Amino acid sequence: MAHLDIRQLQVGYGDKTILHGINLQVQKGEMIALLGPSGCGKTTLLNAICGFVPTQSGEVHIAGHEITQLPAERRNITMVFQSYALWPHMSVAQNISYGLKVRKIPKAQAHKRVLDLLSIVNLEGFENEKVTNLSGGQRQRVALARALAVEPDVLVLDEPLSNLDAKVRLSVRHELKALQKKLGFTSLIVTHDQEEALVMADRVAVLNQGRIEQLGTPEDIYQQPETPFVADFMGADNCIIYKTSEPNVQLHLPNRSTAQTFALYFRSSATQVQAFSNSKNEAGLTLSGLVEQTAFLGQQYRHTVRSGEQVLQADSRECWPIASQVSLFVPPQALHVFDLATHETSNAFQSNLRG
Ligand SMILES: Nc1ncnc2c1ncn2[C@@H]1O[C@H](COP(=O)(O)OP(=O)(O)OP(=O)(O)O)[C@@H](O)[C@H]1O
Repeated sequence: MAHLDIRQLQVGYGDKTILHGINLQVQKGEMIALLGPSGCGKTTLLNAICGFVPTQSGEVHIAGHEITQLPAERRNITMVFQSYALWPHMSVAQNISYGLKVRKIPKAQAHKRVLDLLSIVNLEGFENEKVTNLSGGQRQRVALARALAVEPDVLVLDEPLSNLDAKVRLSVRHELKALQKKLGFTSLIVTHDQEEALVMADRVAVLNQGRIEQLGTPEDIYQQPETPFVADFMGADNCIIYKTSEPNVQLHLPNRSTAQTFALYFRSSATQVQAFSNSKNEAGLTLSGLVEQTAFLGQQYRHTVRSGEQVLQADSRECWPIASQVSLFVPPQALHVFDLATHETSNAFQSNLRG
């Protein structure tokens, strides 16, 4: 049985429905990341689970008990916000023990719990510090300790690392992941950062316009996107519509379907730039084109290549000069192929192609 079980959840504001029949089962100790473009309903889903917005229909269960109609304060769910939401006039210890005080936990017991949590989040000795004296990373660790203090059934994190600078963000995300594995809390995390979702989550749910478009392990979502939307959202930013009659495009795929028109999605990092040649590659996609622009990215150069009507991006360690004629090659395992005639999701189709 799932620890957090969301069934056919429909949520909206006024007459407008934002979430359309969300089904999501989160196992105990699992972390699920919600990914999706701005406005797709990620925060609304967290708010609905917490009881901050009413549901139009559907059910939420935790450990077998239905909580759909329970007020927020009677749900044992805590939220960590992007803005930390700490009390600025309180010390670190007062912030962490706030929820324990509300629950009338004896002082000595609460104090011990605060010290334990400070040790867990690597802030020993900070109990009397004012939170306004702490760095962003330290404040977020206090916010996490405060959320964990009440031993929530589910922890929800809404963009918890967004306010941190890039370097601190990397270290805090590893700390958070390690903590989640060690303490085994069940959590849902919203992030804009795909890499963050892939690194931290056990499974990732990609949302599009209030629906879960794909739910899977980070590897599944990245390597086997089931829809063009997921492929594009997960960074396969090159898309070409391929027709069998295309003159400057060759597509050779094992176990190819009979479809005549495909949408092909692929990453610029998986696209090899080669000297122009008419020879046929064994398998994969080959296009010819003209380099229109180059940009230095540090490890490699990104090339903007025009091939007929299509403009594609391809990365290479070598910088190919502007106006050079090149061949672009994408191996079959790096292609996400969608049959436009049948709108067949690519999963079965791709595994078929990949033999
Ligand atoms: N309180 C509200 N009243 C009315 N509409 C709202 C309210 N909160 C959010 N919405 C609308 O609901 C939709 C989903 O918003 P939500 O904040 O859940 O998206 P999100 O995926 O979290 O976006 P972002 O990544 O930008 O935070 C948006 O169209 C938004 O305008």
